[in-house]
Amino acid sequence: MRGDLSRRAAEERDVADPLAGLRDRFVIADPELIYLDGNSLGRLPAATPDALARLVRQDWGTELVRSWSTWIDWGRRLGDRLAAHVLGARPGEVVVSDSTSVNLYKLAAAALDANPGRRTILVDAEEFPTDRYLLQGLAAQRGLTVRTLASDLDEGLTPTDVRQALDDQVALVVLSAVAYRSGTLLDLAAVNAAAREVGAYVLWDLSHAAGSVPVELTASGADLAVGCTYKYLNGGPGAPAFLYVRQELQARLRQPIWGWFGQRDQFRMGPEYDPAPDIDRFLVGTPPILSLAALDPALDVLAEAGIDRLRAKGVGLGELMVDLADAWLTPLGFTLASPRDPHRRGSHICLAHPDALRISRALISEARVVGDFRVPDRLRLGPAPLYTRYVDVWDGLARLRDLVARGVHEQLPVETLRVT
Ligand SMILES: Cc1ncc(COP(=O)(O)O)c(C=O)c1O
Ligand SMILES: Nc1c(O)cccc1C(=O)C[C@H](N)C(=O)O
Repeated sequence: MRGDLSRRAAEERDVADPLAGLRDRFVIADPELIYLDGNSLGRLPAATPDALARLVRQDWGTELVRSWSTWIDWGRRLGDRLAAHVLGARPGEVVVSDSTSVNLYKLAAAALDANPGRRTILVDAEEFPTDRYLLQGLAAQRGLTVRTLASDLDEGLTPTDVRQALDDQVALVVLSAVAYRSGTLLDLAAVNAAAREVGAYVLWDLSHAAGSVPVELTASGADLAVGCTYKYLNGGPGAPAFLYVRQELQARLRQPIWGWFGQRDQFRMGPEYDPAPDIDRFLVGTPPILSLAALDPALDVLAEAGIDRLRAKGVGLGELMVDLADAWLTPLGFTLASPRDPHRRGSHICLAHPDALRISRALISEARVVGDFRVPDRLRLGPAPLYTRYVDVWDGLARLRDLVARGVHEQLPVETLRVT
C-alpha cells in the first residue's frame, strides 16, 4: 500500500524536510516553472554571480597576473573539497580539470598502458555515448577489442553481470555508477572487488552520481573515476570535470597528454617531460579559473546539506515520483523504465511511452515542466534534492497526467530530435 498521495501530504513532507531551507540558496527565476532536469544542468546557486563578479573585478581586474600565485593550485584545492564532501576520497586523490571526456581518455589510456598484454576493454552497451566512443578510439589505436556488456534498458547492470564478463584478458572496465538513462545504481565495492580478482582496472564515470548518492571511492576500493560538475554539483554549463586516482596507483600510472601542469617543478621549465609524483601528473594545461571559481559557492551549499541527507531526500522524491506514476500515468500508457527498488537507482527516473518525444516537448512548452527525452522512447525526470520540493514532483506529475489525458502533445508536429 502506497502512502498518502494527496498534494497536502507532499506539502507536509516539505515542511518536515531538513533541507527545505537550501532551496532559497538557488536562483528560482520563474516560480511557475517546474525544473526536473538538474541531472543535466544544475540550477544557478544564488551566491555564484557575486562570487564571479568579485573574482573578475578584484583578482583579475586589480591583481592581474599576481593572482596566479593562488589560482595555480585551484584544481587541487577544489579536488580536495570534492573528495571530502562528495566523493569519499582522501586529500590528494582528486583534481578538477578539463572535461569528463578528456579525463576519461587520460585515465583509460593510463590504465591500458599499465595493463599491457591484455586485449579487452569492457563497457556497458548502454553506457553514455562519449565513454563508448572514446574507448572505441583507444581500442582502434591499440588493436584492442571493446566488449560491450548487454544490459536491460530499464534495469541496467548488476555486479553479477559484470563479474560474469570478467576474465584475465580484461585490462579495463568502464562503468557509470548511476546510468544516465535508467538511473541504475551499481554497487561500486562489489564491482571493484570482482575486477581486482582478475587484475582489471575499473574506471567509474560518476557524472550522475556525484552529489546525488554517497560514493565512497576510497572505502569501496575504487582505482579510477571521472565525472562532471554541472549536474548535481551545480557548477554551471561546461564546468570543468574531476578525476580521481587512488593514491597508491598515482606514481605507477602515466597519462598520455604531457602538458606543463603535469610536470614536476613546473616553473623550472626543464627540457624533458618528467611527470609530478602525485595527482598533479594527471593535469594538462592552464585551468579555466572563472569556471573553477563557480564551484566554490556551489560546494558550500552541498557541504551544508551533507551527502547522506541529500541521498535520503533523493530516495523520498524518487519514491513519490514512482508512486504517482503508478497511480496516474500507467493508465495513460507509461511504464517505469528505471529499477523499482529505490536503493538500485540514483536520483532520476525514466518513464517509457511510445510518444515520449512529443510528450517531453509539450511538457516544456505547454505545461512548463522541464524534463528531457532520451532515445528510444524515454521521458527522463531528475528531481535534485538540494532544491526540488515534494510539491514540485507532485505538481510536475499532475501537469504531465493532465497534458497526456487531454492529448495536448498530439497537436504538436512529429519533430526530429534536437538538444536537451
Ligand atoms: C555519464 C556521462 N559522461 C559524460 C558526459 C559528458 O561529458 P562531457 O562533459 O565531456 O561532454 C555526460 C553528460 O553530458 C554523462 O552523462
Ligand atoms: N552536457 C550536455 C550538453 O553539453 C548538452 C546537452 C546536454 C548535456 C548533458 O549533460 C546530457 C546528460 N549528460 C545526459 O545524461 O544525457
